[in-house]
Amino acid sequence: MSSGPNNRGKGSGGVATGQGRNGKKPNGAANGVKQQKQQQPRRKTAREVALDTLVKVAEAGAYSNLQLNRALQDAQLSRQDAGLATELVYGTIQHQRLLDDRLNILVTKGFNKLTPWVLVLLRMSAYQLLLLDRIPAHAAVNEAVTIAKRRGHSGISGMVNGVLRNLERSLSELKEPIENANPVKRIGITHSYPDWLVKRWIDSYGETVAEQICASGNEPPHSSLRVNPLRLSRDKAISLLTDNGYDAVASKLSDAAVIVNGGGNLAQSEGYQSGLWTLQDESSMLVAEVCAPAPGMKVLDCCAAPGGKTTHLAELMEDRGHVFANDVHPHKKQLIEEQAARLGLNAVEAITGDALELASRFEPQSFDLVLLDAPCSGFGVIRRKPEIKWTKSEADVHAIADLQTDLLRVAAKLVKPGGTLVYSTCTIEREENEGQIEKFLANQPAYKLDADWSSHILQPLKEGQVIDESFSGMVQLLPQQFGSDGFFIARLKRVR
Ligand SMILES: C[S@@+](CC[C@H](N)C(=O)[O-])C[C@H]1O[C@@H](n2cnc3c(N)ncnc32)[C@H](O)[C@@H]1O
Repeated sequence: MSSGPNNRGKGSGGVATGQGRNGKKPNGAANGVKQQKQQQPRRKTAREVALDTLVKVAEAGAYSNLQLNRALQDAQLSRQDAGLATELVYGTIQHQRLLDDRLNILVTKGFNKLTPWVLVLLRMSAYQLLLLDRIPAHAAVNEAVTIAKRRGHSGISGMVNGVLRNLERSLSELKEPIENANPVKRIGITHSYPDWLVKRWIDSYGETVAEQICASGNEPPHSSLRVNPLRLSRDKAISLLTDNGYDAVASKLSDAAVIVNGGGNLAQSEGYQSGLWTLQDESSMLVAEVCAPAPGMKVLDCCAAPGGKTTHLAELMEDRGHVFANDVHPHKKQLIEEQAARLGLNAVEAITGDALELASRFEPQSFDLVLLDAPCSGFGVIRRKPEIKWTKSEADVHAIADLQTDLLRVAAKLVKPGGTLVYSTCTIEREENEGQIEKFLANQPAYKLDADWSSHILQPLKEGQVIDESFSGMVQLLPQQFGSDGFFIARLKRVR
């Protein structure tokens, strides 16, 4: 198994080795040929990799996780430096509002006048000073000034030095808890969320739970995998992982899940590549379990790419039956096919099309089970994509909710009488979740909520106080409850 994300085995990475064609070191003087010194390109430091990634996220709207992975692969940092770069990228985006609030007092000419990379450098350095105890303040400031000197003129490095030295001097005062009589502002600045989002969560969940949601969104996500039951048991997977240096424990939430720490990049593990497991969040795994498909069923996954839930459905069906896995983007068909092939699943058929048109593509009322894992605002996965706090708006939530309503109406046409429709999202917005189901039930008398979930799913949800006796067939998991992604799942039965 691979030892880590940075163990890419590239050796010299194309850099000249100094070997002659005959395998001997060339001796310039003896050959009578003057040797030019090879100029090695300077390797980027962890902070430079983080800074470049943050600038791309801020300027080009790149996703932090994808951009960081690419940058880490290019930079070939040590494992420790890759860890620091990762911490700086996520921490700076996660705490942006608090950092800006603190910097605002010190940047006298105003943020608008700063070049984008300078603002990002100040934020990244303020994150180290205010929130990372393990980095000495002088190291954070000196590194920032060195970068500023390399990239800008002396005026810029002087300004960076001045702002950060002032910040360093006022640290104890600036680390004081935020006082604000307005809970939206207090929570919004303390945990760095926009006011509109905090307000929605206070309205939906109350002030205490809203604050827990916000705090939990700034925690690092769990690493978890789903064991392929067609290949091995969960116990076997845990011992295999443990033997290979991972710290692996069974999930409390899902029967298929293993929580994994340490030991390196799971996507490069042999077990992943040979189809023993799939990388997936525990909450996300509950979706296929709630679907409870049986071998031989005809199943439709309306919005399926990259195929996490499709392949789970096929595994639970023992690869018998037919799972149509649809996605609107043609290039994503291959992603689903690759996942099915990796896991050795033949029951999956990937197709391309707008899910709004599926009712004209397939016979009405012809599926035993339809899953609509809908496109959504994604606020349940803020820990993995913190930039969505700053890029999404309330108007985006309304727009995606309108699409979900239309998608649900189409999906409903395809379920057989007696069949099942499961609706899920990775968000915690009531408008996209409970609100969507209430609206659906009001317009679809052939459907009712189905609370007949397997006890292995319900038990941990009860123990974790996610559901109580009033459970009606839908669940909203919040990130602070199990440390897993925020997810909503509703199971509906077509009664006629
Ligand atoms: C939440 S993701 C699905 C994740 C997937 N179920 C899994 O578990 O791997 C939503 C997917 O819906 C797709 N999508 C968005 N709009 C769609 C539409 N109108 N029709 C079909 N697919 C759509 C997106 O391309 C995206 O891959």
